[in-house]
Amino acid sequence: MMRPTEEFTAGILPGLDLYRFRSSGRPAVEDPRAARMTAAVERGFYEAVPTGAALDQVLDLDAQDRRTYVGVYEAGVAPEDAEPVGTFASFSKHLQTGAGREVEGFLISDVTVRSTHRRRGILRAMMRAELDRAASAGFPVAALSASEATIYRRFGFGVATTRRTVEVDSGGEAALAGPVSGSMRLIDPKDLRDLGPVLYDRAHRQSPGAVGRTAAYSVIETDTWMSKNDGKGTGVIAAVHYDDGGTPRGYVTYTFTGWDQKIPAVKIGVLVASTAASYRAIWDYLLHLDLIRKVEWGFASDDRLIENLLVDPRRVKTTGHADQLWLRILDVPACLTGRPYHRDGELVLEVTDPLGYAAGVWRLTVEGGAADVVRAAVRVGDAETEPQTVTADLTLEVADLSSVYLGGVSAEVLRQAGRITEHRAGSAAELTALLAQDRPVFCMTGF
Ligand SMILES: CC(=O)SCCNC(=O)CCNC(=O)[C@H](O)C(C)(C)COP(=O)(O)OP(=O)(O)OC[C@H]1O[C@@H](n2cnc3c(N)ncnc32)[C@H](O)[C@@H]1OP(=O)(O)O
Repeated sequence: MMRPTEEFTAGILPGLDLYRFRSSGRPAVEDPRAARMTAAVERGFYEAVPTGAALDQVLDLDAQDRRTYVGVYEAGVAPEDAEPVGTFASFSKHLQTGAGREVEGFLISDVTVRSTHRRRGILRAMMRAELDRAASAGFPVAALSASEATIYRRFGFGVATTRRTVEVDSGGEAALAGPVSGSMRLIDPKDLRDLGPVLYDRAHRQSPGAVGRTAAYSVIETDTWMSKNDGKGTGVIAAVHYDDGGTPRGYVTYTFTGWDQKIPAVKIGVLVASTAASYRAIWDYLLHLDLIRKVEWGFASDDRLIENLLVDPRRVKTTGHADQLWLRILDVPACLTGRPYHRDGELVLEVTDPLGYAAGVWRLTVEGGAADVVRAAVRVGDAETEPQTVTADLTLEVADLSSVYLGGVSAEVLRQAGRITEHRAGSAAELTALLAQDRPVFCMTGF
């Protein structure tokens, strides 16, 4: 796949230039352009701007992800000398599409526009430039997690996975419904440096919707984030689950929320389980911590797995709900052929796309678990000049195709919501069934 290169576009908007460059991983003193980019991103999210070793760590992590930065600058300034007024980062990670299959995702992050320059089209200019680049480089799909739910649909993104915040009452005897096996061992969080990525890799391959983790996790779960307490740690506790044969299968990091809280609680940071037994054992451990009466987690799946773990499902309270992974299909055939299917079927989909990449009438034929996707001829004007006239079963926007693509969102639900138009009765339900996965669709990371 083609890789990004350094570029400059003068006058991307009146009075504004665009620079694109690859993160170097060099310290700030050697790479002031990247340092100023990082500062602008942090300011854009109202965060303190890191300096010194904390800034160098961010630059290093960005380089590990092989991030490409895009900055929009006041015309004529050099990116070494001034902060950009618009920021945008992209990098490539695998997106799991089910049954161990994956496609390469164009991941987007760090999108900000300076408060003095908002609503002049800077985001639109950066997004268009970068989606064009991703599409021509052959990325089948772009992905992001959004700060606000009303920004990205206009660019063709739809919500493909969700997550929720839960509080689990662990007071008294919180019994698990299923068997618990193996053992838990406390470790120094730093010892997750090697083990964490291995177990995450195993877990994420089983989860349609999971994306490769950013390098930031290597400092989050090891509690070595320099921006927090100079990397000396913030009290993260780490425990690893070993199966009965002594093989590590999962881990959890958590923090105690403090004795000043009315109900003593721990908050989960990262929970990774590569087997169902490991997930159960980790929850059994958390629910039986002495003195602790509540377990909080902001990254729980929506499938009621936690409720079903417990004899008493009412111990689980959902306190928040959020869209997590937003997808934007750029290449319809590559996406639809790049995932597994568990039944046969055929549907003709008319896809509309405000930016054009996915627009067309597509015939999706699934046989024996494999899809064939061809652009179908459409009736344009005189039928005699169009030998093959095709009537679509469904018309849908690319944002909605992107939502239903992994099977975590039902096309039938989107039809009922008035987002998908059915031309043949029952075809939205057929699409739902065709795209169904054998496992819950969930993205277990943020980026
Ligand atoms: C993947 C991520 O990084 S998510 C993080 C996004 N960043 C943030 O939330 C940080 C704070 N916000 C910002 O920095 C800016 O407001 C941004 C980046 C969200 C928008 O940047 P702008 O340059 O103002 O957007 P731009 O002028 O290009 O607007 C493009 C379109 O999006 C719309 N839009 C922009 N911001 C928002 C918003 N916050 N909510 C809803 N719509 C929005 C505009 O109305 C415009 O619509 P239209 O062209 O369809 O009429």
